[in-house]
Amino acid sequence: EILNRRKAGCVRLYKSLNPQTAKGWIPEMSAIASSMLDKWEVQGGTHTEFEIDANKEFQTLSSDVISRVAFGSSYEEGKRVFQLQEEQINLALLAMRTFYFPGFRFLPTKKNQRRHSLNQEIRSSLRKLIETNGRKCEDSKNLLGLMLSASKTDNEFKMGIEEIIDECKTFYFAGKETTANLLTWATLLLALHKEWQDKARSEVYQVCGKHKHPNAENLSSLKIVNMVLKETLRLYPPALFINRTVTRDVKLGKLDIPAGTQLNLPIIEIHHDVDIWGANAEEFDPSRFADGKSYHLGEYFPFGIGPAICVGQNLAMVEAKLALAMVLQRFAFDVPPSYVHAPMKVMTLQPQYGAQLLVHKI
Ligand code: HEM
Repeated sequence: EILNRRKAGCVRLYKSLNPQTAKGWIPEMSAIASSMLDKWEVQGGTHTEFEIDANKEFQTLSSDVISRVAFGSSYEEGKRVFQLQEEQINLALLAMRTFYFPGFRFLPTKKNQRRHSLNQEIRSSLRKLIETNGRKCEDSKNLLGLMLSASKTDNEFKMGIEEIIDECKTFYFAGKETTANLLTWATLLLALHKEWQDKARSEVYQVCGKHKHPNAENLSSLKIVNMVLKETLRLYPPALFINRTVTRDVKLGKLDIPAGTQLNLPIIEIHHDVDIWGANAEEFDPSRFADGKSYHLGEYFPFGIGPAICVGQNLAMVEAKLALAMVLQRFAFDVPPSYVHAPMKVMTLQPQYGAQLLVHKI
């Protein structure tokens, strides 16, 4: 029952998070991106070129975007939730790297107690945030508003406050890390492949000019920027794999899979498979996505497949396209000598030693 309610809730959110709604958030997103770029300029001062850690910058950007468009709040208000979730992730990663003893997680060890208190604190921070912003969100089209309106319906899919808190936790977690990683790897790839950086910048100048921000009307004309993002999602998919539990015995091709089997769909391995992508599967080549070319869902699925497909994919793509176009308009970037290319498979695909970029104001 819970799963059905959740699925119905997600389908509703997915429908309301269509490209049109995501485009409606462009003015807020471009204000956030613009203030990030203003800070880069201040940081650079009188220097012609200077270093930034792209991953850190884009984490702040995507946190701010998710706070504003999902909850109508500011990054500062949601900051505590992000900090607590980061600690939670670190504890989860630690647990993944140690032996698993059934039942151990119920023992009152220091770490288990901290896990419990983190969960409580996140829930209470979100409860407060919902109380503060809920009223002003009720009539708006942001995610909190949509969920609050679902809490008022009288049908079987009515959402309770605890369920809304659960969804908010997912949005905070799913909305920040993934989009930041996409932008990080996209800028690094463009720094390594200057010919694509030049092509993408020329397109942005042609479509938007040198000073005007992209808008809802011209964003879809940024074809090269889109191709770059799609190829980045192929080579460096932020979500490395998805898991499914088989609920009934099924025959899949030649395989008989019994109910209860855990399936792991390794997105990253499939995206690098030479049988699908050819001998140059490891190479960055955005032209694979030229002229709107699409691939079979079993070959390319950075946002997952099926009923649990990413609810935020339109939001993520609009945000990434907008931010990348705005960066290209104002800055050129190179890879500095201090950069070490070390993609690390953690929960998402992260740059182990940071993602330093040498940026030059244009
Ligand atoms: C580049 C950015 C993103 C990537 C690559 C990505 C990837 C994914 C993937 C692969 C899944 C499927 C998980 C599964 O099938 O088990 C997923 C689910 C989900 N994503 Fe994203 N995501 C991104 C951005 C976002 C954003 C910005 C949001 C928030 C608005 C979001 C919210 C969600 C939610 C709520 C689900 C769970 C859907 C459900 O359980 O039905 N994602 N995402």
